[in-house]
Amino acid sequence: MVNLNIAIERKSYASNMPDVLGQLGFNVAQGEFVSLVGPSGTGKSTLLNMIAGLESIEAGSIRFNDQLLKGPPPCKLSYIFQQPRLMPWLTVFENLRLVMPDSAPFEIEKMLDKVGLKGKSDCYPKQLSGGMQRRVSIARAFLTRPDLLLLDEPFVSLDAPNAQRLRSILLELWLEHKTTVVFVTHDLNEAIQLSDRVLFLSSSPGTVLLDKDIDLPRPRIDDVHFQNWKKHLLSQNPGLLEGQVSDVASESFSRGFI
Ligand SMILES: Nc1ncnc2c1ncn2[C@@H]1O[C@H](COP(=O)(O)OP(=O)(O)OP(=O)(O)O)[C@@H](O)[C@H]1O
Repeated sequence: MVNLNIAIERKSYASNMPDVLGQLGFNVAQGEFVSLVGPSGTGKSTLLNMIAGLESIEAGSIRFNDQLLKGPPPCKLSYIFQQPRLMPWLTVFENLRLVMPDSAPFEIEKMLDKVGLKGKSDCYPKQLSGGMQRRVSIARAFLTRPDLLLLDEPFVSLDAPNAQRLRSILLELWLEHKTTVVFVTHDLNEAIQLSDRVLFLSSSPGTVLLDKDIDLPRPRIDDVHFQNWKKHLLSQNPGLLEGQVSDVASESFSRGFI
């Protein structure tokens, strides 16, 4: 397991381009589920890529358990993107085995069972629905037993019941593995429902506007108590969602347990 210390001073993609991230500092404790919510273009994906070692850190630092990040991350890291990024020429089973060549077939089958894909191991990605393909990407991410899991809007553009089912699967696996999670979303309801903490980023360049513990008991249901908690948060912090596409994504969120 890993804890993260983020201390970015600034980030830009080129000297003649504006900064994408401003001063951005926060910690993520071992096993904590932290969401980043912020308007489009505030550098959320850039930050995930920096944590994953895919983007350079020019000013500031990222530490994993006090170890400075220089190059590849010094821990087992999984990254789930908006697109499932499966290998189309490999079956579901082979897509999973690709990341864990030594895993026993029963371990792969067990993981597929956990994400509701029992009996689908011989299918190719194109034979699966979009929601099923994303389940495969979640199974693949957890199969490696990651210390750190990064997710970049993994449930965007799914219909509400599918997105809700995937959130439940993610939460079940997270509770089982206690992986440290950094989750990027535009959907405030999703962030509140899943996270231990939510960081709200300001419009460009990204800095933390508010670092908020979600002190609602789990399982969290989208009920009156949940909505009142959210209303209170927004009334105490006017402008928190300024620049967001909308809170509309939240409204499409289906009711149910996770
Ligand atoms: N490889 C790149 N080269 C140059 N500019 C980039 C690159 N990647 C991202 N950017 C720019 O950096 C800014 C931040 O992008 P980023 O994708 O990190 O934001 P975001 O908060 O994740 O946005 P969204 O919520 O829309 O996904 C944007 O202006 C984007 O155009």
